[in-house]
Amino acid sequence: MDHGMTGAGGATAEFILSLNAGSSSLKFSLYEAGDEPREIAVGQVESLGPNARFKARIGLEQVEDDLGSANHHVALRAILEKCETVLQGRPPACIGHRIAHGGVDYEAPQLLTPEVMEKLALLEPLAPLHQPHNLAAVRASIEAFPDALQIGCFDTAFHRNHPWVNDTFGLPLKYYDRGVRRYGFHGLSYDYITGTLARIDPELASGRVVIAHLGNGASMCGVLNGRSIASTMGFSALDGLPMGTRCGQLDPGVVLYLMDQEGLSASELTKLLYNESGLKGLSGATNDMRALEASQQLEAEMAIEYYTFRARRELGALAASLHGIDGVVFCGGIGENSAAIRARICNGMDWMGITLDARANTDNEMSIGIGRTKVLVIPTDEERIIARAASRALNERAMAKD
Ligand SMILES: Nc1ncnc2c1ncn2[C@@H]1O[C@H](COP(=O)(O)OP(=O)(O)O)[C@@H](O)[C@H]1O
Ligand SMILES: CC(=O)OP(=O)(O)O
Ligand SMILES: [Mg+2]
Repeated sequence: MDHGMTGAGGATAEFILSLNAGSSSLKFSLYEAGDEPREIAVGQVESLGPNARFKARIGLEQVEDDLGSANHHVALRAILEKCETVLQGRPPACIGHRIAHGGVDYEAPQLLTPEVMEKLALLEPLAPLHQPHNLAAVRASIEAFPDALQIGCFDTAFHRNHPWVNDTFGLPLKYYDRGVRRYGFHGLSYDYITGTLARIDPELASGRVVIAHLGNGASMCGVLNGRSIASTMGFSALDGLPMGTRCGQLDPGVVLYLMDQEGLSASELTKLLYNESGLKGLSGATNDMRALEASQQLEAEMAIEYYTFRARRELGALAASLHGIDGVVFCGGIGENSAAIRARICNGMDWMGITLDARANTDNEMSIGIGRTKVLVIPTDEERIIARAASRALNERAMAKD
């Protein structure tokens, strides 16, 4: 069968597998290694939970499958099985993993040694919807492919050098020194978007841009000349925008009240804030934006109204952090696909130069703004950022052997 693997590397090319465990999905891409890795399969297991679905393009084939009940572990097994048609017994030389939290230590991709894994496990409480799954995927990959390089790429790395005022909370300084900081997440996505922007619109890339990564998890990042200045996400992936099941910005007094007056324990609060809030909590129904948009329920409309209101508010705040704004980029599952949400976020923002071309927006075109502030929709590709790091790691290993 022709799987479209006719690249320069041919049958002897090394494979790279990128794994991106999100809160509602396990995304993957398979590449032939190279300066610019060549994608040969891409897909995801989406809607993890009781009704998970496998959707991928593997070589030239479109593959879809209902998996029934699937967690991240089951999803990884399904991905490896389905990719066997192109791997044909040749294991990937490198598996690159998205790791949500790299803490204060990791600004660059890391070889996932047992020591590094130990440090990353300590950060699990800071990203409970991601880090345990990210690390589980690493362990499962080591088991499946013991000879492959395993490297981790961190969501937090892109933000590591943002200004101190955006790195801190108004707490006694000793907590900052102990790592209680605003880290920011979705860095692989922001890295990909700023890189793409530098290629397609260098002038805008050197200016003041707010990138809105709106997926099941959601954040916005203020970027100046390609570098993170401020992020709506902080210490954990809870802060900022309301998300599929996460609350977003919350007065810490609410947490104290729920503990003191309603007797909620730390684990009950964790469940409430990470799993039962956001779009799901407000609508009382679902975290799936598609379902909310199709719903006739008042609560679904209220959830969308809160979501778009908070996004507009953060857009204004980030523009202030950047001392102005030259462009907005939408990405992530909602940002890339929902014209209605983009329109509602941008509604009334003409004063900031943000005016949408309704037709271009509805048609999901790349450039959808007609005001002085450019508005773009760019499909993000966190897996490619991981694959580039994996390719570099393979090159370094090859050079070390020479
Ligand atoms: N056509 C669409 N319209 C509205 N929302 C969409 C559409 N396609 C996907 N989404 C939403 O995108 C979200 C998932 O985004 P994604 O970036 O894939 O998530 P994750 O955070 O798991 O990586 C879900 O809320 C889903 O409902
Ligand atoms: C950090 C985060 O929220 O990631 P995701 O959007 O993939 O859930
Ligand atoms: Mg994601």
